[in-house]
Amino acid sequence: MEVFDYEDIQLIPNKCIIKSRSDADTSIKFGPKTFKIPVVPANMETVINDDLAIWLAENGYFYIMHRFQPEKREGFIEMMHAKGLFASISVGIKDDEYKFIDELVAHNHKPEYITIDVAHGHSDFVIKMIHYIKEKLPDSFLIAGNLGTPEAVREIENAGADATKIGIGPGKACITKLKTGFGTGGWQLAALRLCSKAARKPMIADGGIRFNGDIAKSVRFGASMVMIGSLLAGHEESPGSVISIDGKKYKQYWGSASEKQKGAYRNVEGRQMLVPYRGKISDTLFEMQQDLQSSISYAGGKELKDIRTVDYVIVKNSILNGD
Ligand SMILES: NC(=O)C1=CN([C@@H]2O[C@H](COP(=O)(O)OP(=O)(O)OC[C@H]3O[C@@H](n4cnc5c(N)ncnc54)[C@H](OP(=O)(O)O)[C@@H]3O)[C@@H](O)[C@H]2O)C=CC1
Ligand SMILES: Nc1nc2c(ncn2[C@@H]2O[C@H](COP(=O)(O)O)[C@@H](O)[C@H]2O)c(=O)[nH]1
Repeated sequence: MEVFDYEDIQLIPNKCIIKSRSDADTSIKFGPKTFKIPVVPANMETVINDDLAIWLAENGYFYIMHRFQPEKREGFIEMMHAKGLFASISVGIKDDEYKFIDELVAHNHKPEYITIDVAHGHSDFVIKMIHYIKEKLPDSFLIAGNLGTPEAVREIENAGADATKIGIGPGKACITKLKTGFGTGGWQLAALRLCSKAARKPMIADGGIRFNGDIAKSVRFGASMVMIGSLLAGHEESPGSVISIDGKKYKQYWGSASEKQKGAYRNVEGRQMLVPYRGKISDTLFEMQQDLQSSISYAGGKELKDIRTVDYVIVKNSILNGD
């Protein structure tokens, strides 16, 4: 088995066939809608909130609202629909979540996208929730995760999920690999490649994105969408206020399984940290789009799918060589 991560891979260019990078099409159809770029901010409390979800949906970007204020989720769906926008929410797998799904059905608040968001998605309890949601809300596009093996992808797809989310432990705020010894941390890109051999439905690569070029690498190894936490948590529009230390600006970022998120030191697999303040999120997303357009041109193509077939080399820890 080839084992590598984002920093170990370089994609090999093909002859360019477009006159300008602006001719490259970065759009992606994911579920019922098409988005400008294959990027989704992580469904974490320090990355997404109502205002940002509205802005993203209005501006052609995908989003997934987090599940950490469960009582607000139905109102959120109603509010997004009242604005003519799509609703995309997260659920867990505990007993109360079944009641929540029943309430959505009873009140006809049907989100366009639902994500089952648990640490270890290859589980009979996730499969039970997939069956329940597919029975009660068959028109919602159902994403399930997180997974890290081809067996898991096969089983979760067969259970009825419309897409899977791949990545156990590669996140910046993650301590799963340290606390449990398990995961795809350190070989996330190779794990994505393995999962793509089994996948018959779209995959979201989740965690470990440190540079914009990692988005193109994720697409090369099978991702339809790339979930990003730390790199998108430091913006003006990100939840929380700006913190200044020694003249430098930061924002808070914490793991969804951190003590801070859970309010108790129980099954903690995440930590909290500061990430550098990065200004407006629109500028970062636009730069990601421009860099992806450039990636498509280096791939010798015109659209995102053309990145999928490029050759690559494994050059261990190559990313900062030459800088
Ligand atoms: N992508 C990643 O690598 C990781 C992401 N996270 C994120 O942290 C948040 C909290 O996750 P999670 O703890 O799953 O949420 P929950 O607290 O909702 O736990 C999910 C359910 O599964 C049960 N469970 C059994 N085994 C496991 C296991 N190994 N890991 C997790 N749950 C298990 C839990 O019971 P009980 O609590 O009693 O065990 C609980 O009932 C989520 O947003 C998740 O995405 C967390 C860790 C890793
Ligand atoms: N192991 C843990 N993983 C976590 C936790 N909270 C979130 N996450 C995962 O990280 C990604 C974001 O990764 P990044 O590298 O872009 O910062 C996120 O989407 C989750 O899958 C956690 O507490 N523990």
